[in-house]
Parts: sequence; C-alpha cells; structure tokens
Amino acid sequence: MRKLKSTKSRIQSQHSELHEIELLKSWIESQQPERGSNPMSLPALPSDARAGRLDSTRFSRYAGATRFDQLPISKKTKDALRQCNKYVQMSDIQRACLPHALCGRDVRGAAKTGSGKTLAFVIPIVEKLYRGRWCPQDGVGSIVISPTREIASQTFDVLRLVGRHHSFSAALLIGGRRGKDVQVEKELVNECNILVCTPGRLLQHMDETPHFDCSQLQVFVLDEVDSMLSDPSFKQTMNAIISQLPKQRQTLLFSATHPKDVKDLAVLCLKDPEFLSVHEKSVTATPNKLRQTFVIVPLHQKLDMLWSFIKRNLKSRILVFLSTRKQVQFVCEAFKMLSPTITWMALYGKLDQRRRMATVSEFSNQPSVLFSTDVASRGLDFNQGVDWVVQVDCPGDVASYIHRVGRTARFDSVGKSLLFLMPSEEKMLEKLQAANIPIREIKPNKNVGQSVSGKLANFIVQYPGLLHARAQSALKTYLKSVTKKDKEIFDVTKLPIDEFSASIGLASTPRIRFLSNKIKSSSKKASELSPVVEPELLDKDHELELLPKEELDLGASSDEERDKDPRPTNDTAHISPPCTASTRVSKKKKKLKINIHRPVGTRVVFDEEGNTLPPLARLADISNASGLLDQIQDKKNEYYKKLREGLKKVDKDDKVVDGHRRREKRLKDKIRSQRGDTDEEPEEEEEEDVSDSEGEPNKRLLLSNC
Ligand SMILES: Nc1ncnc2c1ncn2[C@@H]1O[C@H](COP(=O)(O)OP(=O)(O)OP(=O)(O)O)[C@@H](O)[C@H]1O
Repeated sequence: MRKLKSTKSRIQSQHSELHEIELLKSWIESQQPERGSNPMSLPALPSDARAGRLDSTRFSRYAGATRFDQLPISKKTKDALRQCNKYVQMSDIQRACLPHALCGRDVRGAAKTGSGKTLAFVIPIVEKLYRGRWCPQDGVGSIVISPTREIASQTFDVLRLVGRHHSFSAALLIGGRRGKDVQVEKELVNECNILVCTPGRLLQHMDETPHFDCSQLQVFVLDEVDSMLSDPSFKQTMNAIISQLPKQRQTLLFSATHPKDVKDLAVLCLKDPEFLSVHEKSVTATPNKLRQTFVIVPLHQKLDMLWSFIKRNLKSRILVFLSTRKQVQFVCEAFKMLSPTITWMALYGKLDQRRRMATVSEFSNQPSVLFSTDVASRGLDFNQGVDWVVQVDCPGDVASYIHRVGRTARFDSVGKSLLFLMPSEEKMLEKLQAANIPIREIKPNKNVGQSVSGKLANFIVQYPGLLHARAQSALKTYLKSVTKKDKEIFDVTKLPIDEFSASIGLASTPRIRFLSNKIKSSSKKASELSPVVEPELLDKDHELELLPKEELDLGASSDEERDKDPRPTNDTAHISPPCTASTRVSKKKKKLKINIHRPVGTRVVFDEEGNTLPPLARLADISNASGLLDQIQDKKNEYYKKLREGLKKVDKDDKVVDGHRRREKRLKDKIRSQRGDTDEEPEEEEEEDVSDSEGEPNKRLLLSNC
C-alpha cells in the first residue's frame, strides 16, 4: 500500500514537471514574433503567466493596445482572429476588458448592444485554458451561461472560431432536443473543457449526469447577466447552479444593461471585480448609428399600421416584436394569407429547436419579415443585419427596449427602429428620454394607410378553425401580458378592447375571465355615481337585441366618431337579421355572460364584404346612461304593445279558420255516414303542419303523400 502511494506521488511530481515544461513551451510559442510584425511591439509576458494569471500590476502595458495582435495572447488565437479577416481592431469593450480578464480578474463588463462583448469573454477563456494546458481528461474548465438557445449557439460559434487552432473540447448544451441527445451529452459532458449552455440544461446535467464534475472550473461567464439574475424565471435555476460551482474561479459578467440591484450579484461571490462600463458617459444608451422613431397609434389600428409599413418596406429585413407567442402565431398566419408572396417567419420559445435555428439563419439570408417574442430581443446577431426593428407592442421597460432595438445597427453598421406607442403609453417616452435614448416622433401618412381588419374578418369566416381561435388567443394573451407590465404606464382597463377585437377580425369580443374583476370594480365605481344604472345596464344589454337595430342607433355613435374611424361604413349593415323572441330568450343567460364585459351597444357589425363597422352605440358618458335607458324602455314598451295587439288579431283569425274546418269536417262525416262509407282518410288538418319547429319535414305527411 505504501509502495503504491509513493509511486503515485512520483507520477504526480513527474506530471507537474511535464506540465511546467509544456507551459514554458506555450509561452515561448505565444511570444514568437509573427511574420511581418515588429517584435518590439509585443510586450513581454510576466513570469507568473505560467500559472495562468498575469501580474495585475503590469496589465497597464497592454491597456494601450488597440489591435488584437498587440495583446499577450497565444499565436493560435491570434492566427484564428486574423483568418477571420474582420477581427483586427478591438472595440471599446474589448480594449477595456481583455487586459483585466487576461490577468485573471473578475470583470463586470457593460457596453452598448452589438459592441463585441462576446469576444471580450471568449478570448480570456481560451487563453486561460491554453496557458493551463487543459486537455479533455482535465474535465470542465469553463462554463458560459446564456439566457437563450440562440445566444448560446452564437457564442459557441464564436468560440469555435477563436479556438479553431486549439485542441480543447467544447460542448453546446441547450434544451429542446430529443431525449437521446441528452444521453449522448451525459456520456461526453465530463470530457468537455468548455461548456456553453442555457441554465436549464446545465442544471439538468448537474442533477442527472453521473459524476458530473466542475470542481476544477477556472472561468465562469454569465452573458446577459441582468436578465439571468433578476428575471424570476431564471433566478432559482441560477442560484442552484452557482451553489454547485467552486468558489475559487474567475467570474466574467456581461450585459448591455446593468443589473438593477447590485445585491443580485452577491450570490456570485465576486472577488474585487472590475466594473467596466465603457459607454457610461456616452450621450446615448443605444448604438450611435441607430435611427430611432416612434409613432402614436391606437390599439385597434396597430395591425393596419404594421401592414402599411411592411408593404412600403418590402425590400428590407424587418424584425417585428409582439408581446406573446399567440400574437406572433396569429399575425404571422394572418399576414401570410393577406400576401403569400412575402416571406413571413415566426420565432418564439416553444418552437421546435431546429426550426428556431433554421428561422434565424433564413431570416439572415433574405429580405423578409420575422415576427418574434422577446426570445429574439437579446444577444442575437443576425449575419446580414436587420434593417428595421418594429416594436408593435411597447416593451415592459427601458432595458427591454434597448435590447430589442439592439438587434439592428450592430457594431458599426446602421439601423432603424420604430416603436408603436398607444396614446395611453406616452409616459414611456419620459422613461426613454431619461435613459438617454434619442427617439423622435413620426406622423403616419393617413392617405397611404391600408385597413386589414375587414380582410381578416373574411379569413376568419372562411377558415374559422385555423384563424378564429388564434385571433381569440392573441387578444387574450396580449391583454394578460399588459397586466404584467409596469402599472405606472400600462393600464389594461383603459384599453379599447372591443375595437381591438374587431380590428383583428373577431365578430364579437371573447370573454376575458381575468379582466372581469377589474372591469367589475371599475363599473362599481361608476355605479356609485348613478346607482340605478348598473343592474339595468346588464338587463337591457340583452333586451336591446330584441329591438330593430335602426331604433337602437340613438346617436350615441356620433357621425363625428364615425368620421374618425378610417374603416368603411355601411349604414344598412346596422340592421341585424330578424329574430324571434323565443330563440332570444333561450339564449338569454349565455348572452348576458358574454356581454357582461362590454358596455351597452358596442357590438361589432360587419358589412357584406366583411369590413367592420363602428359600434352601434357608445355610452360615452355613463352619467347620461339612465336618460338613454329610459328612452329605450319607452320604445321597448311600445314595441311589446304592438306585438300583443298583433298576436290578439292573429288569434282571432285562427279561431275563425278553426270553426270553418270543424264545420266542414262535421259535414263530411254526415255525408259519409249517409253513404255507409267507413274507410278512413287522412285528416286534412295535418296537411298544414308541413314542418316542425326545427325545419324537418313531417314524416307522417311524406308517407301519406307516397
Ligand atoms: N473587434 C471587432 N471587429 C469587427 N467586428 C467585431 C468585433 N467584435 C465584434 N464584432 C462583430 O460585432 C457584432 C456584434 O458582436 P457581439 O454579438 O459580440 O455584440 P454584443 O455586444 O455581445 O451584443 P449584444 O449586447 O446584443 O449581445 C458581431 O457580428 C461580431 O462579429
């Protein structure tokens, strides 16, 4: 046993000697002057570089470096960067961070979107492991965590590019793959030196992979650190991951926006970190070559505006942000139907991973329109760039705005962005301006606007299974998303839900359960002002349907309001098809349920071509409602009176006809008995009863006819 121990320690000491020699060799190699370059321009690497850590007091030597080839990095890395052609000069964040990170320090790096933060952490990872002569048997030496699969995948590409001449093993661990891939990952993960992953997948390996070992971790990187530590959906996972990492490590944190609360970072146990915010003193928080605009647009005109905008920018690559997946699915599907020749694409979290990747690369390759949720708002770098970023739904906060618009104008390219703001959301402008975001208003050209709501309504009628449910879900999920945003700016109860519903082609506003309490509480406030109105309001909402429509239009929907509405109007369409009292009464309860969320008379009407028409009547001022309802009550009483009189007359006529028939029958019976004829004949009375109430032919009559 003692012999075995001594042999083991001998092997270990030999191994460490060999390691020293290798380190020395690598150092000499990295110091070899490159062809054509001035050897004097390369600063000498300090002696403790062999330990993978530069002498921090000497980092100032490299602080003035502006090109990658001036950095104390290996020849292999320099070659890889040079072969890429585009990586010659360092960007601000790279110039600021690389000397510190190469010294082995903890760094918090903040810089505008598209400023090259990825290279600022990929180079230090590669160099640290290279100096430490890391090989597959050494296990996991570095972990990079990104919030989305797309960002992780892009980071992995950059890593492959920078490390192409190195011999490390690296793995991309992202979710959304088939089960057997997880098995393959489990077998290989312990032999990988660098793991680029999403938090969920990493935690899965930490929990499930036998002997998963990251005890030798050297560099830990958190990309988009603000969302990773403050977003509730990541927070728990991140805490679980961080608790399993060794404390002795280098930590690099990056983002375009700073974490809200420094306390969030406490969990990371940073050691005397360098906070490098290179654009802190910049006049703007967004890229300099980004032209930012906004347009004030009511909720129910957003789709019209978007459609008109896209039609005028057909040769551009347009990235459109919507709040929810259901909205993305609906708008993409609907616009595809409106114009099948345009390339429409959709990106959202639940999409199959291969399709997600394919969509990102396809969008990069041709002029097209990509509808996306916030899954594409951070970190994504589309190869050929994005011409326009359009935010149809206002982002929840300023950080989200910065990341969304940051998908264009990357590095030193130009880009444009357009934000749709509803009149109720104008407060967002103050926040953007306070955050040094230069944004200017543009006025839409009303003459060139095109309305799509009528066509959408047509499609919904034609393909109810496909579009109707999607439209309803889009509406509901959008409203839900508004309730989750900053209450200071967003108020779901103030939204014109009926108009919005009509604008996306829905014939009636679907029931929105989660809103009922809010609406009820707001109508309760109204009832406190005029207590008689509310119970009546609900009752009459149903009863109004009984009356001819032209009688309903009491001028509440004024001409002025109709003029404001750009959609075509057709007065004849206000008359609904006749309905019987019995069918209406049977649906009474259902009707009441649906209408409980809407004010009286805001039912959406369509003309023959499917164009939506302005609501029939609007109770703009609830305090006038009781007078209006009195008028309606009078008209209703008058109507019932006429109806009763009409019924009495019909009753009288029926009695006369019945008397005639009875008399005829008695006469026939008398004649038959006089002849002695006993054969039965079909009763004439029944001949009149041709069909039952459901419209089905009377079987007895048919048989007798045969
Ligand atoms: N030194 C450089 N020279 C030329 N191009 C560069 C340089 N550094 C990065 N780039 C390019 O700039 C683009 C943006 O880089 P990167 O994705 O790293 O930005 P980022 O700061 O991480 O952006 P985001 O905040 O949106 O995640 C990429 O296409 C990248 O190839």
